[in-house]
Amino acid sequence: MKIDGRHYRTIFPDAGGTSVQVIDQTRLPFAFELQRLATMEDAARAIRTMVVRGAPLIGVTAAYGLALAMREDSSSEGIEQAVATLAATRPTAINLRWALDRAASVLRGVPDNERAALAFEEAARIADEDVASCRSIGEHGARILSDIAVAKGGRIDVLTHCNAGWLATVDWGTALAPIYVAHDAGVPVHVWVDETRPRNQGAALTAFELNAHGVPHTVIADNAGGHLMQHGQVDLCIVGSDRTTASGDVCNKIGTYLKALAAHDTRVPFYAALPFSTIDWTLNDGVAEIPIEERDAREVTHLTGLTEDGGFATVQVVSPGSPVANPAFDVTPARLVTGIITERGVAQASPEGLLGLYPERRKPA
Ligand SMILES: CSC[C@H]1O[C@H](OP(=O)(O)O)[C@H](O)[C@@H]1O
Repeated sequence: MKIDGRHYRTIFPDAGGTSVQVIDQTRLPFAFELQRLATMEDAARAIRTMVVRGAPLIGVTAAYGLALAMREDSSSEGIEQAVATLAATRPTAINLRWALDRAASVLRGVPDNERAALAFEEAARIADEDVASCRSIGEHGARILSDIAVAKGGRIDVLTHCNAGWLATVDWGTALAPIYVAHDAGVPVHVWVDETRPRNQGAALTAFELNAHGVPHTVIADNAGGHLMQHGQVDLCIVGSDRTTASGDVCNKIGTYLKALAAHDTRVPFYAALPFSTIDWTLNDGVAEIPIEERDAREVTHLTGLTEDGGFATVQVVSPGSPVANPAFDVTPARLVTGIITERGVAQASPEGLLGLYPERRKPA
């Protein structure tokens, strides 16, 4: 999407095609900085430290990380070592493993000296497919928003959690893609933006995106969403996903489950938007089976922001010495999900609903 009128993707190869540039999302919204990834370790570090984040984007970054690794060691051992290192960076988003498996499968059957170029080509294909998938999610989801706005006879108020915008993908986003498409088509849309503690991806990244695109929005404390739903101020919720099971359970940023509970209690439709690469067809019970990343306590105990004089500062916000837990995701059971918006259309959050969109995944009788 655009920043100061200039179009960007979140990740793109350098002119020489031997390294990649990413937007450093740890510096947003107060500074726009690009970071060059020249080695596999650069890519792994960028994922670990959330310079890049968001399920589809970390998958594409991992694919480019494998390509960078092939420039260093294109042996079969080099492939396996790079896959193992990159796969270990973050455990929850299935896109990471999906992209690595796809890219590695292309490399194993070719001569070593062809692997680097082929790996860069495959990473670029995955990136381009992500853009097309997210654009399509936007089209399918925008119809839902438009129908609600017409039925309501006015502005539609959408609540979203964390950042599932173009910064979480290569372009367009997942949960925000329908909002961009509807807004650009003239549908009156307003977005309630959950700040999303502890890393504030909503307050920092979703707000940054919506500001840049001119979409009306209001940043709220995470705990305000249920109250707004009780008072009829939310017409629907749309969130992203880091891993969705074959049964329609949706794993997403911590706090999503609580929003889904409030939406269920107040009869507010609750949608998850995600591309095919986020569906884990091997799992059915998301609560029991999806690995939940536990991140550093410092993400909870400290906050980094802009000082009054325009500098960056980090402050402690938790009583010194108190133990901290920091699970980064939770799982919303399919029974709380109204529908799943994909690049192929909108499905019920159920095995049959998803198989209806992806019949090739149906197991032979
Ligand atoms: C389109 S996937 C976005 C998804 O990823 C975020 O997690 P993180 O910022 O930790 O990578 C969050 O769960 C978003 O919904």
